[in-house]
Amino acid sequence: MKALRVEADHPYMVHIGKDVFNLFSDTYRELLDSADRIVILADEKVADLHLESLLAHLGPYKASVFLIPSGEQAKSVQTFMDCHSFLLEEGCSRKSLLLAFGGGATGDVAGFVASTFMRGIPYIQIPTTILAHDSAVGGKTAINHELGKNMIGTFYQPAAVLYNIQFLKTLPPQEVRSGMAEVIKHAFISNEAWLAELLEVQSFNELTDEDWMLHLERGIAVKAAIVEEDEFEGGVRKYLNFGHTLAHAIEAHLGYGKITHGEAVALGMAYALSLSAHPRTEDFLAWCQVNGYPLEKIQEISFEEVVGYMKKDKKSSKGSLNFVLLEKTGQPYMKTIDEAAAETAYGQLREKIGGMLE
Ligand SMILES: NC(=O)c1ccc[n+]([C@@H]2O[C@H](COP(=O)([O-])OP(=O)(O)OC[C@H]3O[C@@H](n4cnc5c(N)ncnc54)[C@H](O)[C@@H]3O)[C@@H](O)[C@H]2O)c1
Ligand SMILES: O=C(O)C(=O)C[C@@H](O)[C@H](O)[C@H](O)COP(=O)(O)O
Ligand SMILES: [Zn+2]
Repeated sequence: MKALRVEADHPYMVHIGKDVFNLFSDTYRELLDSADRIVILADEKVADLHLESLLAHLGPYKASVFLIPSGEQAKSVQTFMDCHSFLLEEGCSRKSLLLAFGGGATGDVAGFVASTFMRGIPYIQIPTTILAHDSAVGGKTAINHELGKNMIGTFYQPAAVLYNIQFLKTLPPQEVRSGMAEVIKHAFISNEAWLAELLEVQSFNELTDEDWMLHLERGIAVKAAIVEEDEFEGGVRKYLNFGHTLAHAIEAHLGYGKITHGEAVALGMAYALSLSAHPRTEDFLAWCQVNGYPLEKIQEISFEEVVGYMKKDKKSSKGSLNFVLLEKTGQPYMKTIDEAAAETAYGQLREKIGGMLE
């Protein structure tokens, strides 16, 4: 088992490995003992697959379980309110503890519920996806609004992250691909040697357990270091949004859950790399193609369909178009791009992708 401490306003540990649940009766015994109620907010699909195992590891601790819709559909006002209703009906108090059991969507809504229930109760992130190496760390919680992704939320750090990599074995290929996009994002903003290694990967099936462990640890380390420096996103934390200005616009335009977050981020990174005139742009596009990212979406979606959402991005002010670009790998910076230039670059990317897909 590996562990990493996140020195946020409220410090906590991220534990990664196959045996992290042993910590319930060890490191986290006091936290669980002191809770008057323990509630698991679980993605319904994840519960089908893995709830039994989680409950078995909780041993003597009795937990009530509330199932929430699988994936992105959970990031809604309805689910948020349903969770609050459940907590109230269960007689939860400020001394209750939440466990967020699922991928990033579950973690985001459960974290938001934890941060708002009676103005804040502790929660443990128990992530079950590759992508959640990103989402479970750093304390961004959110639900979506029709007009924009993650528009309603808080910064609220978990009490701990227990990342049991055994659960990753049941992920479908599309979710592996989605998660890998945030892994390569962490490489782009931090380290050329790691990026080169990842760009060599022609199929995610070729990665061993040891490879996954290494990449996930590296990703978490990049994220944790940035969060420690700028927890509330006044500056450098924006770099974790590499690829996200367009990604979030695509997700909102298509309808939440129609494309996975990571696949949208891959398209957004391709655009940001083009805007950066980054020497890895072609390599990245080829990597996306060989690994099955939906590049054709760039062909299908016009600039007009996404520009309004991009102007409402959280990095934006007064309707500006703001992107995280790369001076070079490992050197991100923020740039405001004029609308005409953004449209031209989008057109050029479409042409390039059109040529590749012919
Ligand atoms: N808070 C943050 O810092 C942050 C960072 C990155 C992404 N996010 C958010 O995370 C969300 C995406 O999260 P995600 O990619 O983990 O997807 P997800 O939570 O939407 O889950 C995707 C699908 O995988 C299924 N699933 C989850 N774990 C599984 C497992 N072990 N085996 C089989 N199926 C499993 C789910 O039921 C769902 O159908 C987006 O809403 C994104 O905005 C947040
Ligand atoms: O933790 C961060 O900061 C990130 O930007 C990580 C992103 O991968 C993640 O998708 C995040 O939820 C985006 O945040 P938002 O503020 O752009 O909604
Ligand atoms: Zn993301």
